Amino acid sequence: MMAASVRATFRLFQPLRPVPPMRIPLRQPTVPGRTTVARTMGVLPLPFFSKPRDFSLPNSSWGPEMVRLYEHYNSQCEVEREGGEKQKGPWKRLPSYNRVLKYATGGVYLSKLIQSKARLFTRNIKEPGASFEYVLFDNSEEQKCVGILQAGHLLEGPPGFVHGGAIATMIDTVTGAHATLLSGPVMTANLNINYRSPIPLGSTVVLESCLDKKEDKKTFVTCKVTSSNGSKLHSEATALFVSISVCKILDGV
Ligand SMILES: CCCCC/C=C\C/C=C\C/C=C\C/C=C\CCCC(=O)SCCNC(=O)CCNC(=O)[C@H](O)C(C)(C)COP(=O)(O)OP(=O)(O)OC[C@H]1O[C@@H](n2cnc3c(N)ncnc32)[C@H](O)[C@@H]1OP(=O)(O)O
Repeated sequence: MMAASVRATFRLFQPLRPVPPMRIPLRQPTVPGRTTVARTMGVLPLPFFSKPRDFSLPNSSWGPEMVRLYEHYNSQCEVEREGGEKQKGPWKRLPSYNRVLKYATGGVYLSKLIQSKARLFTRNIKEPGASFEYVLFDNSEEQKCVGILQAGHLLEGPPGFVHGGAIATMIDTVTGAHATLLSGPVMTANLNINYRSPIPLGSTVVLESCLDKKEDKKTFVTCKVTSSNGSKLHSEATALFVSISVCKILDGV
């Protein structure tokens, strides 16, 4: 029972795994005064198109740099061949939701209260633009994952700059999603960060996760956080993810 519930939960995290596909054109995002376009994303699993709202689409809080970078990668999610035929591009946008447990069926491992109140840490502030505004894109061919982050006013650490824990959270999010795509279910075993220059609050930065190596259960990735035009290095990190058997962990075996 418990294992079935976790399996159901985990399926929601697996945007690139072979579950029943469905081709759906995305809604046009409504960004007042802007001409942002979310293109047809190609094949994604059914759970992503049921009830949850996707928070990684443009909203009115996104500034010009956030929108520019989103459009840069989004335009490469689908490419047009000669003759006008569309096909999958090198990048894939990863949808993101603010809760997952709600959509898990059955299970006794968490109380109903916790199941109903659980929220993804990076998506739990309702006000658009106040905390983490981000979108992830994956390039499986290049074994790279990119996160574009606009850091809101609730992420302050030193006056006027982003809190180091918030930066670590985003590095963990981008590298964790990347490792999951590369290796299936994983947990962060080690995260090592060098903070090189502070990130101004409200600015947009790019996080680039690259596969370093895979060894049995271990997936090693590196991550760089740079300013939106790439001219300034803010942080660099290495991370180790260890593959887990979700059922084994929750069954306490
Ligand atoms: C309910 C589970 C759900 C899991 C969901 C996971 C991911 C989320 C899904 C989708 C992703 C989407 C978005 C991503 C967003 C955020 C990502 C956040 C991820 C996290 O925020 S996650 C929370 C923080 N994370 C923990 O809370 C981990 C606590 N920890 C443990 O749960 C265990 O510690 C574990 C599982 C890590 C390993 O345990 P284990 O028993 O499976 O493996 P074992 O110990 O045998 O190690 C095997 C080999 O790794 C080497 N090794 C192990 N640890 C090492 C270390 N620290 N440094 C260097 N090497 C290490 C050993 O030396 C050995 O190496 P060798 O084989 O060469 O001997």
